[in-house]
Amino acid sequence: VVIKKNPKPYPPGPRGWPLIGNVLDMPRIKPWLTFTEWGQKYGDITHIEVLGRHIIVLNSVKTTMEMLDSKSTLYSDRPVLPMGGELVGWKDSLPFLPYGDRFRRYRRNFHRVIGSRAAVDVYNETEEVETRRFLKRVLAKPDQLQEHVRHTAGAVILRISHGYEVKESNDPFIDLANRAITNVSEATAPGAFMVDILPFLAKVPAWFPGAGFKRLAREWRETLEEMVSAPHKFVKDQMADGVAPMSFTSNLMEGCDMSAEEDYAVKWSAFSLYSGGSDTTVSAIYSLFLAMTLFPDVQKKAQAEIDAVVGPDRLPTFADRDSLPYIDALVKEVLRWNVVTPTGFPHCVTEDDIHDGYYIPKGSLVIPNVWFMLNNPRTYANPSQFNPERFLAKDGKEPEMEPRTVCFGFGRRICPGIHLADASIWISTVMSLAVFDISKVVENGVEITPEVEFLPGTVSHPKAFKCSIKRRSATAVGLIEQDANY
Ligand code: HEM
Repeated sequence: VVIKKNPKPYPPGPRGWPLIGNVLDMPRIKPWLTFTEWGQKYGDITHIEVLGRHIIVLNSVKTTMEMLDSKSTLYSDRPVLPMGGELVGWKDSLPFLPYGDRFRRYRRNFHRVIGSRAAVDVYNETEEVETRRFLKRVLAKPDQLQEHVRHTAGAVILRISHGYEVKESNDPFIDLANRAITNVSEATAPGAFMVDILPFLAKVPAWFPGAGFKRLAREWRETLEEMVSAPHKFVKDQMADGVAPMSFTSNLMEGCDMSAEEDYAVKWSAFSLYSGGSDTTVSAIYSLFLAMTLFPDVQKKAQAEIDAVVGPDRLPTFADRDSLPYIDALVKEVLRWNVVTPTGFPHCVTEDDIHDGYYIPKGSLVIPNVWFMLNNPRTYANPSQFNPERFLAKDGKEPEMEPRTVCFGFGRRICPGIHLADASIWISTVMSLAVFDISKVVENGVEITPEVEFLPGTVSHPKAFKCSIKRRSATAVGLIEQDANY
């Protein structure tokens, strides 16, 4: 037996127990706060070991860039998830896809269709139309804000991914997608399934006592496969009839004689727009409403800018974007204040590495503590304060770090939907503030102040809150309802 000696020490970290390592140290509630404490105690790179798996937590922008970006050939894999990835099948969607040829093919697809601001401009009209529908829904039923945000995010993505226009309620694809997405968070929750800890259980036959997870996996797999295939077939049928509107899928299929592998890649890339883009965008837009409820002065400034630039007679459009610097700063502050992915998406290391004199073994999971990077008091003055002005140059003072440097991830895995996300959040912000006043609700004469609480999860959402949403004026209602086609 050859016992391999570590070439260098592991990075520092909390000391584990024999056999189980740091299993008890692994935080389950707001892990980003525990990771921040580790950073303060042990430095920018922390190491723990949980049941034989090495986990590296990064707490600075500099180190994260040096590892995940500059050494991206080593640091771009994803962990294998026996339940959610293998058995249910999520490993074929881009956020979970292992590094390799198929990964590069999907990324090329994304790059071609939504890889730049100019490419995404093609979908501006879709964004505007769908956001106007959002305003209408909010006006009609303001107390169902969260549902409207979710429905609209799904509608925007399905229009762009498949040229599919969703129904106002009970849409089959939205229902299917919501089921698939709910299943994935259950299937990938750490520690929820024994098979994730003991992967050999995947080989146990489904009838075996205790193998109920296999039946569950089969059921979830069917939902997922239907969600991936049904919209794809919808586009193919439309293309055959010559009536397919432009979309991510039709754009990639147009005039191509596709191999089975290419067809598969288009189908799963298109679905990856939904899996990567719906829940994340929902979290950001919902937290915009939370911020506006809590910080009326910011809201007033934003509205004053819109009123001065756009005026009362029309809704803002993407054409106004460059003339609205305060709104731009507000969107940045939303992305910083509610960190949508507080602990990023984990990257996996494909080869042994030595970094800053520390040994990073092959297979390690690397977790960037994005939350701390966006709340580090050395980078952001009073980080807990919601203050868009930190992003505007003033009196010779440089703006603070652009949150997009870190909030969309790193290296070859950086969010490929960044321009689309940006467009969706921007247009929702500017159109909503043009026509609505958002404030605290008053119940029995008492003003209710929502708690600022972000729930745990890879994608973190603000805890559900109440707010009052009222039209700003009669003209505003006219604008929302202006066009019968919308
Ligand atoms: C507020 C909105 C969004 C945020 C904060 C966000 C953030 C992220 C982050 C942090 C990652 C992981 C990057 C890494 O591994 O280092 C990611 C990956 C991804 N995002 Fe986004 N995202 C958003 C919106 C979108 C949208 C609108 C789409 C698609 C239309 C999208 C599609 C994806 C996909 C497919 C991946 C996986 C990429 C890969 O693994 O190679 N995201 N996103």
